[in-house]
Amino acid sequence: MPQGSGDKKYKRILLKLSGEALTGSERFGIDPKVLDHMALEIGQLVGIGVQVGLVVGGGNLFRGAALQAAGLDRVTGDHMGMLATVMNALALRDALERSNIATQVMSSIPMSGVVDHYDRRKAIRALGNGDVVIFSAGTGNPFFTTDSSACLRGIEVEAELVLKATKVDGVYSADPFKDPDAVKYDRLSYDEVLDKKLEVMDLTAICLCRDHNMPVRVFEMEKPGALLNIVRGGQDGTLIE
Ligand SMILES: Nc1ncnc2c1ncn2[C@@H]1O[C@H](COP(=O)(O)OP(=O)(O)OP(=O)(O)O)[C@@H](O)[C@H]1O
Ligand SMILES: O=c1ccn([C@@H]2O[C@H](COP(=O)(O)O)[C@@H](O)[C@H]2O)c(=O)[nH]1
Repeated sequence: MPQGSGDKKYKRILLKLSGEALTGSERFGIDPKVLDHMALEIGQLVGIGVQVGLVVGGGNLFRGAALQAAGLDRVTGDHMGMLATVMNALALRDALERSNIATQVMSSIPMSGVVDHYDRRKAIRALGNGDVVIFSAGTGNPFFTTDSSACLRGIEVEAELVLKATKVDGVYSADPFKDPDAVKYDRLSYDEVLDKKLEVMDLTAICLCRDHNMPVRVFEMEKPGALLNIVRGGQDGTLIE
């Protein structure tokens, strides 16, 4: 693959990976094949000089809302969800480093001896040096999701685009898994997503991006080459701006 700056549209991106997607063909937890696939796709970006910040969800392990529905205290459940994202971040770092991609994990919740505490200036420096930086433990606060932490960190580190990798190939008029007649959008404004209450991404995250002019592209992670195509200016998925 050609190296250099001429073949990419974005210099720095924030990629949000679905935690649920990590389960792959396993019944619970993390499928190593999915991790390896993600590492391969991310490695292609690093290979053309794109600076990559990552946020991975925790839906394969714990979600606060689901734990609350099962009887746990909501804040305790959200803490468990945030810790789940740290476990996923460690697994992802392992896969990236096995592919010789220098990677740092930062956590919004201090976890001395396990991962570094989040520090914006250190993160920007590491990205500038070409390291992949995984931002874990969400925002550090309950009642949020990793969609919001991805947009927050993306804005903080001055990424040019937030990419939400998911199981569907874009934003539809309704959840395509539930409504076979759902129609895909190529482009949407933030206000259209909010007004139509399109649930592909949490609405707090969309508001944050709207207020800070951060474009978001929703695309299908399993589609080979889609990620690389997007950073080169391709139109896969749906652009929200
Ligand atoms: N209007 C819509 N367009 C597309 N997908 C939608 C829509 N409404 C709901 N969805 C659903 O949202 C899902 C995307 O959420 P996804 O599981 O990727 O994110 P998440 O819940 O943030 O991730 P995690 O697994 O990390 O918690 C899609 O798989 C799809 O089923
Ligand atoms: O800022 C945050 C981010 C996440 N959480 C909790 O973690 C889980 C897992 O994240 P997903 O985005 O759902 O994958 C989430 O459901 C919350 O319970 C949080 O509290 N604060």
